[in-house]
Amino acid sequence: MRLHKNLVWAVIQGLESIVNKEEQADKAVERILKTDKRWGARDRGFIASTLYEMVRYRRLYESLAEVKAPYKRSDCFRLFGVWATLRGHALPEWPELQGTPVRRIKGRYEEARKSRVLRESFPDWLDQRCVEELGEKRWEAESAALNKEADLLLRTNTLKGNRQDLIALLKEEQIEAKALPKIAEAVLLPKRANVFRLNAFKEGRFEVQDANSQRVAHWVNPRPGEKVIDACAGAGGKSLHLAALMENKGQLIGLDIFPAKLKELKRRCRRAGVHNLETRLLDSSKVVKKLKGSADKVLIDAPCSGLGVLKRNPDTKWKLDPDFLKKIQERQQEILQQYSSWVKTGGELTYATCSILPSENEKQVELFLKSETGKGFKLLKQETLFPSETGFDGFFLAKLLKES
Ligand SMILES: C[S@@+](CC[C@H](N)C(=O)[O-])C[C@H]1O[C@@H](n2cnc3c(N)ncnc32)[C@H](O)[C@@H]1O
Repeated sequence: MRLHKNLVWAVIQGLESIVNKEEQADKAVERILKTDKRWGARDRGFIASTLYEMVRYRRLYESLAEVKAPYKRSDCFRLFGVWATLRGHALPEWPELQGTPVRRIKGRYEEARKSRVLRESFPDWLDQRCVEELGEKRWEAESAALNKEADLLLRTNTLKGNRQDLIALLKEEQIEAKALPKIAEAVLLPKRANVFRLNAFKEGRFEVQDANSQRVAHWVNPRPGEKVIDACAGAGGKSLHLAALMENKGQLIGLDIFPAKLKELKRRCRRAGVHNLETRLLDSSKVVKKLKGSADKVLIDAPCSGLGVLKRNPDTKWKLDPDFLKKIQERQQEILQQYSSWVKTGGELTYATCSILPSENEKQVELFLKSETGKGFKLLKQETLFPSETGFDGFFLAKLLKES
């Protein structure tokens, strides 16, 4: 494939913004793709996948290009030279790429591959932490799986139609789509497509949502007519799914500490035809008290390290630090302690994270069950969905029954 200058320029700009200005990778890609309407699907695909790959393998590429952040413009081209060399592209004769030491890059790559922290590009502290918690063999598999490009998955909004109808609608738009056998609403798109431009999206017939993320609402298993609380609803990826499983019947309450996220959730509800969801801002202890002992099902989709979703947000690797991890784990326990009070006797609590670290998952559940608040609860089941085994994002799920 020929490398086009304007596409490479877009990649370089994105890289500068993600690394030097700490713009979130998905936001940077979205912003850059809007800058030129003439770019077709292949061009857009090239920009997005190249940028993601350069962020994913940032440590490896920095070591081979012998550059360090923050990047100068010339550093970005050196990094791009490494990417192109490893990908087997013939380097264009642009002045910016003159002098790229192709043979040296290849030689150094053979050496670098022997070290996981370089090959899979993780900071030393995070690699060590993952080995300590998951063991060498498991982390070897997960570190590689987390560097794979994320598949594009849709969740059929069953409030607006069934999965076969959605697949037929996509076919009319020349988009290949496959039903995933094990997840009732999931549709896999083998080839990338800009699905947000489709009428089916504007009409709320589907959401873009990872397959393992779609398992969360099924674990909660809400029934039409029940009272269900989504404690950390954010912009509502899981809430919308819960509402669909409830067939819009019963009461669904979505809470978060950020008003902007709840506003976005309401907007998404309108598009999805969700009528049984009410949002509440968690801005005082009164809001927490008022819901005590009231819910049949509570979902805590807790804030976490995001280690399970590195495929989607590879820049997280470079933003995490040990102090953040410690603080987020304290917050997870506080959240469990507080919001578990909303479950009524005989009701269920689902604790979920998009992390694969036991210290954010099983250990949090264990700590909760040993605490005074956790005494009335019984663990029904728990599972870590590993990217290396499932091919999708990493998630943890635990279901607890409130017995007394
Ligand atoms: C993993 S995200 C949830 C994603 C969301 N459930 C979805 O499916 O799109 C965690 C959410 O918890 C929220 N959060 C952080 N601290 C919180 C707290 N103390 N109480 C409630 N929500 C909190 C964050 O704002 C964030 O939206």
